[in-house]
Amino acid sequence: MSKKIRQSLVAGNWKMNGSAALVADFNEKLKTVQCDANIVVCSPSTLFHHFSADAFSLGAQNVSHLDNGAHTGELSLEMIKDAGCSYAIVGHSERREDQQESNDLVASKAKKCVEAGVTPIICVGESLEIREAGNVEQFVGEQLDALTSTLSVEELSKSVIAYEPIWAIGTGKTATPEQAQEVHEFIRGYFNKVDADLALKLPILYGGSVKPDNAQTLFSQKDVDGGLIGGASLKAEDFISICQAAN
Ligand SMILES: O=C(CO)COP(=O)(O)O
Repeated sequence: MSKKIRQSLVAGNWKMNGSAALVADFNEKLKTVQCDANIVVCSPSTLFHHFSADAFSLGAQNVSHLDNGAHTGELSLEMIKDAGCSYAIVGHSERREDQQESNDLVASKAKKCVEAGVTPIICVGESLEIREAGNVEQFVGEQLDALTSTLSVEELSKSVIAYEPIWAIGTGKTATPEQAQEVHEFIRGYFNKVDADLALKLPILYGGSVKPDNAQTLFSQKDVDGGLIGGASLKAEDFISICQAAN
């Protein structure tokens, strides 16, 4: 399988961090960035309107699966699109845990994104407990089952998968390149059983303590097409060097 067939992508997930001042810094510093990878910044929604850069795309960190109406605190696809987003993270492990988002809900959000012309970055990944019990493939496989039973092959081909082992998120404990590759290969193999062309073209990102000094070895793995970056996406210089590692 050739990797070049897939466009690499690096997305920053600012989580509940950031300010208008940080956006201004990103607007300035990313303006002239030279990079082959597509770059996405997923900021808090309060900041969307402060972005002005053309060098990267904007993404939401979550979106509702509902259209509109009496759902206090939720944001619809139309709203995030109106605010300039062309991507949305769905099913981040922090939301799966904090908001009890189920595999089925995540799948319906992803489908809704594709229908609206927004690219979902769909997060999957296991806890340390599941890894130590040797159940990674079963657990991630079930997360993927919900996607393949809800989205068509065509819809999946307009999606991005992010493998984020929960034990590596914000812990400084990165998966080794071999551990990342092993699960990425499993994910690609899973989609290969659904549709070979889909599997060949589907971008699969790695997330979990990616830093400027480990990005390149992770991104050079055969089935790793870029990254979903948390902490290190909050400093423009670090984020730029991670984006450039995906060239
Ligand atoms: O959760 C993540 C991105 O969505 C990863 O976070 P860290 O890069 O801070 O480990």
